[in-house]
Amino acid sequence: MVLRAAAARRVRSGRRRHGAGGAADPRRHPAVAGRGSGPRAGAQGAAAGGRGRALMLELHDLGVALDGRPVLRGLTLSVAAGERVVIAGPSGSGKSTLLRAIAGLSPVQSGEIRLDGRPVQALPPGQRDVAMMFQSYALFPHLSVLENLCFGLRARGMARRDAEDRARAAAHTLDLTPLLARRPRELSGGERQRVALTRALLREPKALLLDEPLSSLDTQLRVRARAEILKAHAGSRAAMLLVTHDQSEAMALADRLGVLHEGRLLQLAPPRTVYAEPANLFVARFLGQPAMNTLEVQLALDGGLWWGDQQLSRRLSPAPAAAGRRLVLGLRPEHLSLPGSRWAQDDPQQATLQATVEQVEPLGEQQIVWLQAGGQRLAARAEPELRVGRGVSLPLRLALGRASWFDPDSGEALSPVRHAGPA
Ligand SMILES: Nc1ncnc2c1ncn2[C@@H]1O[C@H](COP(=O)(O)OP(=O)(O)OP(=O)(O)O)[C@@H](O)[C@H]1O
Repeated sequence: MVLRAAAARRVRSGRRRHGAGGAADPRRHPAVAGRGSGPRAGAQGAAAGGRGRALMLELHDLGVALDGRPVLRGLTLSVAAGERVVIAGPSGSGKSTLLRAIAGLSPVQSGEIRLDGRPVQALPPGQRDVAMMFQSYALFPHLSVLENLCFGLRARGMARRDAEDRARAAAHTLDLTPLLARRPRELSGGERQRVALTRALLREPKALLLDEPLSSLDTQLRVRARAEILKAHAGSRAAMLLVTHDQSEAMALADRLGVLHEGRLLQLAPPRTVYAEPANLFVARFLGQPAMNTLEVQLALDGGLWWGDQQLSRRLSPAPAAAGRRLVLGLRPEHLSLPGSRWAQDDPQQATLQATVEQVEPLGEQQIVWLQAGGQRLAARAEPELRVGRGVSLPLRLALGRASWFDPDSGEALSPVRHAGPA
């Protein structure tokens, strides 16, 4: 209990914490918990999204160690029927291990895994009713697409005719009909992905586990393949848990997005919430390209905000913390704006900082402008038409009202402190 409380404190969930364990009926999603109901909504123990939907997959305080080294630590999360939860994290954070543990392929040292309300830890992989799709897709090379699709159904005892009917119907939905007679080697990477996904869903699993499903596809195809995943999963009751290190994939596919770091789930909330209200500096820097700008600032006793010897604001309202303390100010590149930019944020707490343009990256639909200020590199986003000259010194506007604030020692996000009096 003590350990769990400590873990819950570490994974900040904002003003409102969602605890799966607190629900009167653990099979049901608490009425209000879920999508974006609070800042940094839901971290550890976050209940599934999808109001009122049955919880299909529940992990409680899961601990996995490999070769005596902890890989997953006290991981708690639940996924509702039909919900898509994406877990993003850097290489080695434990993403594949998480899926393998659920599928029964990695030993679990502590905690509990439930599928459709039933503990499954004692069951061998084949009896868990989960479908796992690997990076390699693992199609049988000597079987046709149709035979690959039928394989799982036949293995469960379905008659050939019925299995083929089911497979053909699913193939039709995902535009695979012209490919049914081909072997996997005669398919493109995208087609293989669709076959593997269709095969996984045909078994009507309780949980669909996808490990970096798009990693072998080129950039163009990835965008299309994302849509295919959404289409394939739409209407299915399977709880989908997808892991990736690709953040745009994570943002695009998730009903809720979790960030895993060193085996701990740092935050779990709708993607927009995780991006706009990161629970800590790790999440803030992990999501977003370029990453969030972070400045070490001081909140003076008179309420003024200082960065080194530059005063950014006379008084912030609400104050992000008690006066007199050091803070980390986090601003996304879109919250820094250049003179003349139409993309400037309309923010009543605008601050100005003199900065020098170091580099401009034209990306077509936008440009990223890298600047130097006070010995630090900052990134700003601007519309492609804005003329920005290298080496130019300019007043950079900071939308402080959109800022995130962090404790410089713990890295945890701070909730704003409201002033008692007028601002
Ligand atoms: N069979 C194993 N024995 C010992 N350690 C392992 C084993 N498999 C993985 N690990 C270690 O566990 C940690 C998590 O690995 P995992 O593959 O789950 O990470 P990941 O987030 O999926 O990484 P990637 O994005 O690179 O695939 C890593 O430090 C890895 O070296």
